[in-house]
Amino acid sequence: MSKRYDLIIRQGMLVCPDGVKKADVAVDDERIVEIAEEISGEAKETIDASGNYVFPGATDGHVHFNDPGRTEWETIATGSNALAAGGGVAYFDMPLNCNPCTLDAKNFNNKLAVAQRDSLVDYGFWGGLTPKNLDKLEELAECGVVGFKAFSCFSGITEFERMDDYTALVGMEKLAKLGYPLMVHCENAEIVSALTAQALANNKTTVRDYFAAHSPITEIENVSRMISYAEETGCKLIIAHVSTARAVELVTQARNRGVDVSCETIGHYLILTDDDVERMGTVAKCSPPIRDAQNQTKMWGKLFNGEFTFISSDHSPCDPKLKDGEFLKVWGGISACQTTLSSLLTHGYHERKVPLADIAKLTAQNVNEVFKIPGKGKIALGFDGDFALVDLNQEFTLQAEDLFYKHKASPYVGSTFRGNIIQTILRGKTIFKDGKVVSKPIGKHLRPLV
Ligand SMILES: NC(=O)NC(NC(N)=O)C(=O)[O-]
Ligand SMILES: [Zn+2]
Ligand SMILES: [Zn+2]
Repeated sequence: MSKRYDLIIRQGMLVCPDGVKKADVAVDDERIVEIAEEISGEAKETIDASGNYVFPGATDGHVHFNDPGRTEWETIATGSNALAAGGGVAYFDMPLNCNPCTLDAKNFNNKLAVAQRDSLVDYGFWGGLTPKNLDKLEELAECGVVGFKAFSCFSGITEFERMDDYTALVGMEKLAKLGYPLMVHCENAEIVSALTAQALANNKTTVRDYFAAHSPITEIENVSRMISYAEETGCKLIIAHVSTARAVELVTQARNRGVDVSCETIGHYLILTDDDVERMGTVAKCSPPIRDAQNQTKMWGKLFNGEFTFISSDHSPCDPKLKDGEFLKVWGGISACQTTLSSLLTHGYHERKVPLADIAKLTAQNVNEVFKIPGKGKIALGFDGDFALVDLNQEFTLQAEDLFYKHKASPYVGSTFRGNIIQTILRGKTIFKDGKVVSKPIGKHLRPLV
């Protein structure tokens, strides 16, 4: 008797770690159980994917859904819906800008309760590291955080204090012992705050003034210093949203001499330039800022060299009122968690011939491997049945009303993409199809195997 599976996706172009192949894939009890040119068994549900590509569902390693506490900016419900619309099946939520921040077990559990109720897709949580919670790292580790996040400079949120040098050194010593990675937002606090104060005092608040206050050296200097602490302590270090090719070079050199350091970049550093930001205005303000076209070209070179470990969205929305004003003064953060995969297909695959298997690694596999999340991130036997079905040649122009974010604002509204996500499947269940969320929240908590 032939087998009866929960789901078979037939004749799609599967984007597997070793390349793209036309095959059937079967899911039973949430996991991938068979991959073959033609699967003979039957299934409760069959999807004909002929003509389409089947990617592993994406995991976004860096989002700010701001829930609980700043739900007027975004929520776990709206953020996770947006993620699914972009082919996402999981995210790791930052310890800020929720309120209270995730700095101890109590507030971890508060957030967990919201996600258990509201998250469409699977979720992991970052814990924070600040001068105030060096004694809470162990309890956060026990809660199941994926890693710890710290800011070298002002975080934008007064409750989430910046990590001074003492906290960096002692924090990394502690995390090395616990076996957890530290991700750092690297910008030199003294230079950025002095230049910002000076600019404000002189009423210089334009986009170019903002760029000048956050110049490339502020990132490069701080990356190099964080690497020194990691080298000294043996702590696993991940540089957050690296924006300059020179900082990436420092990471690669350190890794080559044996330091456990890697870096994440964000779609917008590969896709937008400083001139775009000037044209678009505050909707495209983030920190570190988006750099010039020359740097961007080098960043693509770094991607081709395999120097980025994973690509996230750094989805950091806010109430639109906080984007209204002089560039230097408004909230820094870009809404982007719905468009990462389509952006990389458009600007990576179609424009620059980045192999699809590399895009799958950067958006799904590597991030789960770095954080030791078992059974997620690739199309392989035993892994979760997580897929993004993509019409690779379908073009669409993003409209504000297509966005599932709480606030329909993003620098990508009006942009034309090539590569449309037509269906997203989480552990064998369709959660998004043809422009609509089609499931209630079914996300579950992802804990690392540390
Ligand atoms: N408080 C934030 O959300 N900050 C974020 N803001 C950005 N990237 O502009 C970040 O990740 O640094
Ligand atoms: Zn940051
Ligand atoms: Zn962020």
